[in-house]
Amino acid sequence: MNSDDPANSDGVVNGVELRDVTIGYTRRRALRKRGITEIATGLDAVARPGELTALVGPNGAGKSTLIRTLCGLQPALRGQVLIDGDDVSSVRPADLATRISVVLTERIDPGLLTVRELVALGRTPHLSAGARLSPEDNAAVDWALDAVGATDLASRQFSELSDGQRQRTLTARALAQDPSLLVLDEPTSFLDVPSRVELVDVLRRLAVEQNLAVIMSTHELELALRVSDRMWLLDADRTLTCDSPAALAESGRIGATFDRGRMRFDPRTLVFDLDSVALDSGDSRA
Ligand SMILES: Nc1ncnc2c1ncn2[C@@H]1O[C@H](COP(=O)(O)OP(=O)(O)OP(=O)(O)O)[C@@H](O)[C@H]1O
Repeated sequence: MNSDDPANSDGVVNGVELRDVTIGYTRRRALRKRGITEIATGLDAVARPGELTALVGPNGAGKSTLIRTLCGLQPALRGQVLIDGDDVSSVRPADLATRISVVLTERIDPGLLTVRELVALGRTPHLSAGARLSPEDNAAVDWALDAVGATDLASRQFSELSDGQRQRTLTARALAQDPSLLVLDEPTSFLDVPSRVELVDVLRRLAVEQNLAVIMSTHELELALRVSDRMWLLDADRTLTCDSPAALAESGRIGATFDRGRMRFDPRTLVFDLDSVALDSGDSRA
């Protein structure tokens, strides 16, 4: 963890804090025995309000498992996930829904709902039973649609949208929820290159303007290195390193995790390139 991570006078870190967390799965087996699969242990990290934090790592490292754990969708096997100092496991689900918005990769089928109606569902945690949307709720929906550039989609049926338009809509729904933490699992995966850059730019701007903690997992490593304020690198050994993109790049951890064959990460340019020395000499380091 960075030494500059602030805590208030009570020692509470605003945003998300992982304290010695173990993530993994518990499966019921015959004769009441439980099978426990630990994916990663001893995870420590923070994600602050006002910052975009990018969670990166190779396939199968455990990013989605970590995302689900920090949102309270599955329990940590050990340790604590704290949101503004509160342990996620002890917050009532209804309260958690007003504090954390999640956009997962699973496809959803909302039937005949329009984009606006789907985004309006983001207000549900703030409504009392049976209550209708207030003018403030409608304003929050309008704002969320506008924030992701989806106002012109409002009356379209969600099921008729392209993948990229769906991604924008689901992000708007998460924003309409008015959380203090926004978590997105691979939000750029269906988008073309300009849309990826645009969405990540929107997320970064929202983090600052709304003082939101935004955490997104992504395989867009070069983009994440350029635009994120902080990175969580979960490597193939399931070690989590939390630091600034520049510090991670300079430390060699990015290269150590992602270099393959002749593809080498260049910490000066923050891009992957073919290793010219290896090419010239015919060296085929793998
Ligand atoms: N329900 C489950 N029960 C047991 N193990 C699981 C379960 N879901 C995932 N895993 C395992 O957990 C490990 C991490 O998977 P996870 O999906 O979190 O990785 P990831 O970093 O998100 O991968 P990718 O980049 O490929 O999406 C993998 O070995 C996977 O097989």
